[in-house]
Amino acid sequence: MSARGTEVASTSGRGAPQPRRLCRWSPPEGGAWRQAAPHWQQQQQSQRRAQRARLQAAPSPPFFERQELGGAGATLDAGAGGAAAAGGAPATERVGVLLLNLGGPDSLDDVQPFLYNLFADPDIIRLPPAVQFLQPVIAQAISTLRAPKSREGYEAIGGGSPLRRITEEQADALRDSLQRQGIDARCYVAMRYWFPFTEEAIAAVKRDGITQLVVLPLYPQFSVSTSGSSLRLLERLLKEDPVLARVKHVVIPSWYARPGYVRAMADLIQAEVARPEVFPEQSAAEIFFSAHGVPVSYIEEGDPYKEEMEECVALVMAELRRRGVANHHTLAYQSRVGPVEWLKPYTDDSIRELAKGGVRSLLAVPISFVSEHIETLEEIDCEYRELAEESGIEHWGRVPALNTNPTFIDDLADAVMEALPYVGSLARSSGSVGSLNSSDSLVPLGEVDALLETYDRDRKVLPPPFLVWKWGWTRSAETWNGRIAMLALVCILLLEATTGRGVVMSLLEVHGLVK
Ligand SMILES: C=CC1=C(C)c2cc3[nH]c(cc4nc(cc5[nH]c(cc1n2)c(C)c5CCC(=O)O)C(CCC(=O)O)=C4C)c(C)c3C=C
Ligand SMILES: [Fe+2]
Repeated sequence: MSARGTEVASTSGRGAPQPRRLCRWSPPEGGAWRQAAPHWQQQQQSQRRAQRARLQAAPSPPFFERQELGGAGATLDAGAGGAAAAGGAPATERVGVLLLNLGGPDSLDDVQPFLYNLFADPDIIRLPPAVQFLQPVIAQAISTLRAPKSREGYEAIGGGSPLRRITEEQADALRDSLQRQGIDARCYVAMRYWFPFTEEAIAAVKRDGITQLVVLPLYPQFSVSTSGSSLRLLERLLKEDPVLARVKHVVIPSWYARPGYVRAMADLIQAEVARPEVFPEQSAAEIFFSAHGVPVSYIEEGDPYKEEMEECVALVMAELRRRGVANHHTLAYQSRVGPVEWLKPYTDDSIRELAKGGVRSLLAVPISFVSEHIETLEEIDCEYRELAEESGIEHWGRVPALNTNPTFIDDLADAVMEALPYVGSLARSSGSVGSLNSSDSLVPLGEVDALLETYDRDRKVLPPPFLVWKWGWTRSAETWNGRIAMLALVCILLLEATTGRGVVMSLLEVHGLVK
């Protein structure tokens, strides 16, 4: 982060500190939705750090040699390296790549149920154990309250999220890139909160008889709230089904340090900053990395997201410096939600502070996500751009998301090929996960169980997915779920109002919904 970047954490800019659309719930100063980590949590945190250090120190399996993979067609000859690393895997394997992503509403009607799924995830709204049973009720209430504003955002970008289309295009491009390198793999899209759900993708993996599965979250940096949440769901699905339980897999948990990804990001930034019609004076443009935020409590509990993000930005900037692009840069965090403290500096505060400090040219770089989505197309392109202009920024540019950028896709294909020899071999080989190359990522290559044990050990209980999956998200199910949840909410509020304070009441008070 630049020196300037570290100075913009102040929340005292002109006007309200929160972005105007996403953050209607402004966090109270030092907001305490979740208390600072108590002693036992700090202990757990240091245990987790020690465990991570042990994992990264674990001896790496031998490096994969590409020429040992043979054959096109629906099967992969695991070859000497692959078979050895896989601990005696059969000679022919069916390879699958499971791309994990968040998902987004396809239409305006999908917005509320999509938000429900998101807020029902205990990795997104983390309640104290005693009140976790309230999660569906709270999810219903928050999704209902947020839906109208959220719908406006999706309406502004064409009536739905482009995430499914782009992720499917990425899957096709990845399949083609692997094919060019002699690997015949099927690529599946597994969304966490909307169609095609992870359950559908996993059903297809089973149907296609995949024997070796490379799990690739489409998040460059690991966070418990994104990759961690998807892995937790995956863990349950793999365990539940005896056929799937036999599918050997490996997870590439984060890949922000891969050379192809870093190069592709640097290419996009270099091209954008060199557009004279946008930036008449190229060297004056501030390269402004805007990452999706997470609550600070996640980081305090061991989420490597912030560390990985900072390292990622440093790597991209180092690549740009090598190319002679010497512009100043800043890293800030956007899209905060709810009444807790999120990673700082906040993007809106940073924009104001930079403008106040005399910056007149700003190049926004979305860094935590590889597809265009509501937070690039609406939040950055509309809200932050408007804020920047109001604050005195005269020249504004935005780097496009990677989408199907060939350098990026080929690098993902390389990551898959490098991971293949470790499919099914990691947990058994060292009694723990190994590290393909610890300098590539703070989170070592691993298997779902082992990664969750390290990064998400305390939250093993998932909300019942039947609301959207087993019973299907039908109109009547939605209506009845809503009615039941609202009735429960009213009962709880009445109970709390007569007996004193409680979690729901406190939450609603903080949101200003009740006095
Ligand atoms: C690295 C990326 C992301 C992190 C980390 C992340 C954490 C996180 N998100 C929310 C709440 C919301 N996220 C929403 C949409 C959304 N989030 C991401 C990525 C990350 N989220 C993406 C790509 C999208 C957009 C999907 C699309 O439809 O295009 C939303 C809904 C949008 C809205 O209402 O504004 C919410 C809400 C939390 C609370 C959180 C960490 C705890
Ligand atoms: Fe999000």
